[in-house]
Amino acid sequence: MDNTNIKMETKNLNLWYGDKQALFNINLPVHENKITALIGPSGCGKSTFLRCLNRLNDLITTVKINGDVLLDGKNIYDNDVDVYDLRKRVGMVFQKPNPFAMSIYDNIAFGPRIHGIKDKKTLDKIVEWSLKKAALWDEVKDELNKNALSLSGGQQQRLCIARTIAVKPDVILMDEPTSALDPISTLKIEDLMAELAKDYTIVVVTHNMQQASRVSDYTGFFLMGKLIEFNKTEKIFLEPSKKETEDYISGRFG
Ligand SMILES: Nc1ncnc2c1ncn2[C@@H]1O[C@H](COP(=O)(O)OP(=O)(O)OP(=O)(O)O)[C@@H](O)[C@H]1O
Repeated sequence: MDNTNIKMETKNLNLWYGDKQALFNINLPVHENKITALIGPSGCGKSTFLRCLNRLNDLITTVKINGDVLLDGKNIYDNDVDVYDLRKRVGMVFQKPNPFAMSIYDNIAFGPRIHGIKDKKTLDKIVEWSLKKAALWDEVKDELNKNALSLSGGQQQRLCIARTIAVKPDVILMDEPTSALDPISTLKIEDLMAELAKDYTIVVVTHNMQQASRVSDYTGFFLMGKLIEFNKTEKIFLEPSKKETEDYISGRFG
């Protein structure tokens, strides 16, 4: 498709919730330092798929998975994979901003502290670097001790992005990161995603097709647990090869 490296890849990935199959044989490449958007109608399995990429579905006892999810060529479902380490490498930003009820500073320092960094100067540097990367530093630098819950929704989401990048992941998963935000905060997050893609690989679930076409390099279209089509974003939006994709992007259903 192009010469970029494949950072993650699923191979024949199937997932069941109890008896109900939610993902069917998904083969999807995630290109390094690119933004991959996952689109499709409600309930088609986008979030389920996203959660497979850092094993968040492990927390649901009824879930059964088969197939491979490769990160740098290694199956993350292998027995020898340390899930904490995996989630440090593949971070997640959720739909609703979910800062911890603690200071802005402590939110960002939380992950690095868990991973053993105690030195105050080092933590200070990480906090500043992460907030700058998340385009929030200028707004909060004088009130790092303020409770994070007092920030606006858009600021909270940028804080969550800062918290995710503070542990220096390779991949950032985003599950409808702007759906709870106003249009201005949404555009700020979209700009930020484009900026972050220079250093990180991003996979974003979105209901918003304008967003997918604005921000992403690649798009996967899901329908009823199947990946109907995957391609460069402009191809999906301008010349989809499947009728279902065309119907969806032209607003005929979903
Ligand atoms: N914890 C769960 N237990 C049982 N079934 C689930 C669970 N989570 C999701 N499902 C089912 O799996 C299917 C896919 O859901 P999923 O949330 O992945 O879809 P989605 O495309 O992300 O939807 P939306 O856009 O509405 O968030 C749906 O039929 C849903 O009901």
